[in-house]
Amino acid sequence: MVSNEILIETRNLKVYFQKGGLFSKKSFVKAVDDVTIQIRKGEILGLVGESGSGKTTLGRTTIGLQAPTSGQVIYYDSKGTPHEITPKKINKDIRRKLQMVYQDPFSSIDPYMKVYDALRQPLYYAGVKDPAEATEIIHKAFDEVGLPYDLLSNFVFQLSGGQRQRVAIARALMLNPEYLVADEPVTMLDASLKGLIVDDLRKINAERGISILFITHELPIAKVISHRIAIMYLGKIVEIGPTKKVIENPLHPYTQALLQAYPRLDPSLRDKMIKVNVRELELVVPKSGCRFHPRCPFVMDRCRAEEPALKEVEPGHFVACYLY
Ligand SMILES: Nc1ncnc2c1ncn2[C@@H]1O[C@H](COP(=O)(O)OP(=O)(O)OP(=O)(O)O)[C@@H](O)[C@H]1O
Repeated sequence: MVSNEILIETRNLKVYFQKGGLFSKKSFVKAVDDVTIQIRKGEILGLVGESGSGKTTLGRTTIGLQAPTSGQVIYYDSKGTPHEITPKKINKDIRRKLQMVYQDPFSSIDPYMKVYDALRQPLYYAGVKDPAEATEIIHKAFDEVGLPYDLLSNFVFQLSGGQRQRVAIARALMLNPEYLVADEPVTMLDASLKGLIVDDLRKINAERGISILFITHELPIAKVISHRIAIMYLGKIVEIGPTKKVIENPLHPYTQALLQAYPRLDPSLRDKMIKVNVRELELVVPKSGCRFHPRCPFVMDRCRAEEPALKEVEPGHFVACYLY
């Protein structure tokens, strides 16, 4: 059940990375550029956009793995008390409640460890010193993701891709999180496995009420798993709303272009689609105006001059576009 209570909020969040060095001109990559979003308790928010749009950076910043350049990330505890999240300010208890599952679990789990040890270690650091208690927690997490206990004695590298991703999810679950950033967790898996892992995450969300930021570049996957969808383009959220509304009534030309890549998602939309080749042009933030304007077939003078803010067009459905 999605509650109206907010669990994680970003307020005018900016994360800029410096490019260039001693001998070249310095510039900034505005990976996240003034993002204000709320993730509610029990909600799955799909975060969709092309590669380089800032999804991973936004996700990492919401769990305190990346420092904001400006703005804030706020976590609300069970009493509704706000806590600011930054790599320096986050305390150990909150740290445990905010977990991440990566696209490639090999990047986060040592392949030469026994599966049991890979799970035991984070539990130990989280204060679970008793081996019997640790085993019980690990078994419970394995039950939830449908893995047999005998895999615990294998090395991580012996696991299949799907098993590895499930171990990564089990590892995040063991710590009893309230919030999970799932960063393209099914991108590297084949189609049949994708569905199974998505089902696991949905079940975990429904049964445990864990909020999930589900990062993906594939709208069809966001459609099946998310309660709401946020569309990110070059560091900005350009559209956000309930999944049905975003998919059936896409407002932003960029969302329409993304949907165009999946005509089967809703064939009735095909005639409405605009023609934008989303892969053709280099993704560069223009000096002024809406950052999508160089690719937008509906561009107007105003779009070149000032950046549109998110506007509520129908209940809960916001878009940053002067067409509305
Ligand atoms: N640590 C870093 N240092 C410098 N630039 C970075 C860093 N992390 C990300 N970037 C840049 O920030 C931008 C956004 O990257 P990010 O990985 O957040 O996007 P993404 O939407 O998750 O893309 P992908 O799906 O390819 O991971 C990119 O231009 C990337 O090169």
